[in-house]
Amino acid sequence: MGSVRIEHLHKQFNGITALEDVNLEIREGEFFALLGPSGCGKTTTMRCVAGFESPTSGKIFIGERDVSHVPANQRNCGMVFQSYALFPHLSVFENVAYSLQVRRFYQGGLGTKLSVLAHMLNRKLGKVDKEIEQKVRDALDFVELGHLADRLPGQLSGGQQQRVALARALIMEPAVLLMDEPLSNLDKKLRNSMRVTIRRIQQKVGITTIFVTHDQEEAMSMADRVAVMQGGKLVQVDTPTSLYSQPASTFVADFVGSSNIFKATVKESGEAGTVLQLVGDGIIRSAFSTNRSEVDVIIRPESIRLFADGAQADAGDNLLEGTILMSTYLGATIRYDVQVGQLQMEVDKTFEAGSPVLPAGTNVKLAIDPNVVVIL
Ligand SMILES: Nc1ncnc2c1ncn2[C@@H]1O[C@H](COP(=O)(O)OP(=O)(O)OP(=O)(O)O)[C@@H](O)[C@H]1O
Repeated sequence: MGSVRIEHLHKQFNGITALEDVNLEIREGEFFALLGPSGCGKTTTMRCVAGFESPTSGKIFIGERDVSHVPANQRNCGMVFQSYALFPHLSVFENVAYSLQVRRFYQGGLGTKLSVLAHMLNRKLGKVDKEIEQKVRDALDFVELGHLADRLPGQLSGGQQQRVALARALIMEPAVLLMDEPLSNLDKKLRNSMRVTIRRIQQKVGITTIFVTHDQEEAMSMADRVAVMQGGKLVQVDTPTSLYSQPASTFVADFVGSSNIFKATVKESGEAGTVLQLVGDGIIRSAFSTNRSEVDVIIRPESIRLFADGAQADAGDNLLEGTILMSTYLGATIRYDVQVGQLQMEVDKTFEAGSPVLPAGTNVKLAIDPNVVVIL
């Protein structure tokens, strides 16, 4: 098992800067997600760790070993790709056995080489090295595919193919598992169940894992920590809950979930919090303090309470009045777009069976706890 340390990593492609001063420390056994929009440098970071790209400058350590100039096949990284990259003409069993056989071939003496070759040539006769056979069976049982060992990849679902790819990576007992958008080819339902499967397997093996995705829900639901990237730089590295509740910038706030983001002028700020004049309209209080005069303010839609009846706001809450512009039924929640003075706010309310969805035009009150008014 290995931790991964990236120090001052820069990468340029023909004058294009793909990575700029990336510094990361990924702990042993951690499930770490690289998250960001297309082109932000996630895959390049992972390819530098794998050894498929050489850094323009900077260092990469796996455990205490400086692997910056070590060839990919000697870094002990397992890879799982979006495209599965299985051999279509080999069975599930043979796909998983293949890398072990190749390694034994290269590491062995002449006798071992001849024996591995004989086993590989005779695979149609079912002859496989006994030790390899046991390892493959164990790996397939681990990803719950033991019963499909004889199938070809084309006879499996996308999720099953990805589990074969995972077994093939894990059987090599790598120090680090690198996964590049492994769920992107799957439909939404399967993606959700594969998230659970991958996380469960990763925790069982305890392997350090770097997971590249552009899907914030995927990163936030699976990872111990997430690094958000923008334009080749890391913009925030944190736990999912901290990223969500304390985003470092409007970019992060927007990327990791829907937000109401407003510009505001600080009227006063101190230990008791801050009074803000929202640009557009209204005064609002935040529990946080700032020493700046112009700030961005974030309020998550689900942290606003909305009511049309005589319900009371809690003492100390900000209380705003508005009119519903649009109601959208989303299943578990209802999204209300509310006009508040010159501002528009999104409010998410949990759907309760029997309670009506309030129609457009309804006058409502919004109660906002100062603790959820985050100043950037
Ligand atoms: N081999 C290459 N040659 C030239 N430019 C490249 C090469 N690989 C990546 N880039 C550029 O480097 C930047 C980062 O690319 P990278 O693939 O790391 O982004 P990404 O965040 O993984 O995006 P995506 O989610 O679309 O895969 C992009 O501007 C990309 O065009």
